Amino acid sequence: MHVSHLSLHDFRSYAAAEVSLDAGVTAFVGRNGQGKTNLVEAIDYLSRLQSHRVATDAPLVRAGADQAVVRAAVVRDGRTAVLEVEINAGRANKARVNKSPLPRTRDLVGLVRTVVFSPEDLALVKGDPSDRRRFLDDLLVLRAPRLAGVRADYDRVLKQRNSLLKTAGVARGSAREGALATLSVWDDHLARVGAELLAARLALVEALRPYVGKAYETVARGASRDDAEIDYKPSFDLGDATAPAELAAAILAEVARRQKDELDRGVSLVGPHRDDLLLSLGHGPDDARLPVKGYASHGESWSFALALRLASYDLLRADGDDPILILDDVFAELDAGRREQLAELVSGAEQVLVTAAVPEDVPAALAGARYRVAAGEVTRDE
Ligand SMILES: Nc1ncnc2c1ncn2[C@@H]1O[C@H](COP(=O)(O)OP(=O)(O)OP(=O)(O)O)[C@@H](O)[C@H]1O
Repeated sequence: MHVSHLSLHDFRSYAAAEVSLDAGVTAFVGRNGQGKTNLVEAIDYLSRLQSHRVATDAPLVRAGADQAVVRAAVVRDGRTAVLEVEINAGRANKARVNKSPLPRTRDLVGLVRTVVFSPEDLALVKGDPSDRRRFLDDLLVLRAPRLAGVRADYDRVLKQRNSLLKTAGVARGSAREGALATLSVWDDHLARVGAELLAARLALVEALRPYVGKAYETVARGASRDDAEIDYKPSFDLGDATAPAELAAAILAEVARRQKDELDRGVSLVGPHRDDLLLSLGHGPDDARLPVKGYASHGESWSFALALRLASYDLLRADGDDPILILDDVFAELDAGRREQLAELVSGAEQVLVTAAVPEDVPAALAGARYRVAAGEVTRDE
C-alpha cells in the first residue's frame, strides 16, 4: 500500500498542507524544527490513532486551534480509499472513510499500516518494560485491529480495579466486605480480558521470533554475537498455558495468591501490564545468552532495535500486506555500515518515507523523490 496524497489542517505546526506522494522512496529534507516529522507522524497517526512521539492527542492539534484534520488517499491493490481523522481537543475524535463516518473512530485502525523507525527506538532495548509492551501491543493491533478494543478494555479494567484495591485496602468491617465482593467481579474481568491480551502477545512473539533472528543477523553482519532471540517474560509462571481459558485460570489463581500484597499496595500486581519482552544475544543457538539490556554495546542495542522494526515489517508483509515504512531521522543516528545495510533492506518496500536534516543523511540506495521542508512549506525538488 502507499499514500498518494496527504492533507493536513491544523495538525502540529501546519495550518494547512497538501502533499502529493508517489510509491517508492520519498525523502523530506530540511533543518531542525521545520515540520518534517510532523508530516510522517500524521500518516502514522492514521494507522494506529497514536503518535510515535507523544502519548496524548493534545500536542497534535496546532496551538490555538481546537481541531486537527489528517486526510490521506491510500492506494491498495490499485484501489484508492480516502481515510480521514478529526482530532478534537477535549472531545471524541471522529473518523471517515471515503467521506462516510465510521461508527467508532478505532475502526480506522489498521486500514493503513505503517512501521516507523525513529531515534526513540533505542528505548525498545534500553527503556522500561512498558516500551516493549507498547511495541508488542501496537503490532498486535495492526495485525488484528479487533485487539484495539481488548487493549482499551484491559486499560479500563485495570484502572477500575486499582481504584477498588485502594478503597478496599483501607476499608474496615462491612465496607471492606462489600469492596472485596466487588473486587472479585473485577478479578474475573481482569483475568478474562488480560488472558485474551496475553494469549495474543504470546502468539505474536512466536510469530515474530524467526523474523527477529533473521533481521538481526542481516543488520549486525559480522558482529560477534549475532544470534538474537526474543522471549515473552510473564510476571509469574504460566506453566504450559497458552489458550485464553487456561491463561485466565492462571491469572485468577495468582490474583488470589497475591491478594494481600495487592490490597496493601493498592495496585494490580498480576496481569499482562506487568510483563516484559526479553531480548538476548548469543554466539549461536546453544551458547550461553546475555540479555541485551545492561549488557549490549551501543551498536548492538541499535542493531536489535532496528531488527525489531524490520521483523515487524517482514511479519506484516508475510500477512499479505506491504506496510508503509517511515524512517524518521534515523540515519543520522547510525554508523555508515548500518546505514547502508538498512537502506538496502528497505529499498524494495512499496513506499518508504524518510526524514533527514541534510541531504547527505539519506543513503544513496534510497534515491527517489525529494521534498524540501522549510517553515511549514513543503516543496518538491524537481
Ligand atoms: N501543536 C503544535 N502547534 C504548533 N506548532 C507545533 C505543534 N507541535 C509541534 N510544533 C512545532 O513543530 C516543529 C517541529 O516539527 P518537526 O518535529 O516536524 O520538526 P523536524 O523538521 O522533524 O525537525 P528535527 O529535524 O529537529 O526532527 C517545532 O517547531 C514545534 O514547535
